[in-house]
Amino acid sequence: MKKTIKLLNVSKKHKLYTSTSQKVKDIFLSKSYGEDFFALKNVNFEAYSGEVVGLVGVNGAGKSTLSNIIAGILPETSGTVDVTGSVALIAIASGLKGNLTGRENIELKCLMLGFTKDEIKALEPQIIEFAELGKFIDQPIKSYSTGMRSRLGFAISVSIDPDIIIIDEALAVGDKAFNEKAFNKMMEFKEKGKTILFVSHSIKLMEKFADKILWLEYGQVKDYGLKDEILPKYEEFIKEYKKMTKAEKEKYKVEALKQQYGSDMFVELK
Ligand SMILES: Nc1ncnc2c1ncn2[C@@H]1O[C@H](COP(=O)(O)OP(=O)(O)OP(=O)(O)O)[C@@H](O)[C@H]1O
Repeated sequence: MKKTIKLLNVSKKHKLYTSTSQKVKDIFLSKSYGEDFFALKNVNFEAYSGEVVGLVGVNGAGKSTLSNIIAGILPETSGTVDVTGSVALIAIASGLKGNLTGRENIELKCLMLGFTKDEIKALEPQIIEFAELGKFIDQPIKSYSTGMRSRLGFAISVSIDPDIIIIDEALAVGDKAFNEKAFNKMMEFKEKGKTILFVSHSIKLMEKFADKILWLEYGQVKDYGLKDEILPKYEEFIKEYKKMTKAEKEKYKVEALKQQYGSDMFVELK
């Protein structure tokens, strides 16, 4: 199997500001204002062709940040991101323009990906058919439901035949029949040796779909390995986590962040 994704010590740092003036000062003055916040900290991760990797973790774990970095949408702050092949990211809000029709969005997205007008004309019917949008394809997509947008985004992404496909919760909004069709398509991709990253809060979907599980916790890799080894541990954790009160969850987060930053650093940041 060919290695398609290799991340070495990848971090993503954001600045957290308590006011707009702090942000303005940070831009114009050399002194640094605001606090550093790591959405990802020293993440190491590899994936191979033909693998479906499920990305799990509670809200704020860094799943979308990691997906966007692998897709090349978000730059990493430090570390090395090595991605071999073309990547398609399917997320609920991914890059479709509300004022344009479904058809125009297909054309725009394909043009941006470097397809010629003739290639787009040839792809268009299969995208429209897969998205099941019928006559709505010539309506502005701001009139679409979330499910319709998600179907269109999914149909475009699979039709361009990427080497790596990242699905970020996009299948959580479709109807059952479409989801089934989407899963079959994903399985077809897996057979063809593509790499699939799959972000979801659903244990059931992970059970059905993933080969491996990457468990993120507040920006760091908590565990990574074969589904049968990692998923039961994650399921156990989530059961307990869901029982926690808001205060207990906050305490859990602080402990995790303390480990991430080191206790001294964490006190200073607070
Ligand atoms: N632009 C930003 N500025 C500051 N913090 C950010 C920014 N983008 C993300 N974050 C923070 O980074 C952390 C990771 O966010 P991310 O969206 O990657 O998590 P997630 O695991 O995808 O969460 P969810 O399951 O809720 O979608 C969160 O604490 C989030 O608030």
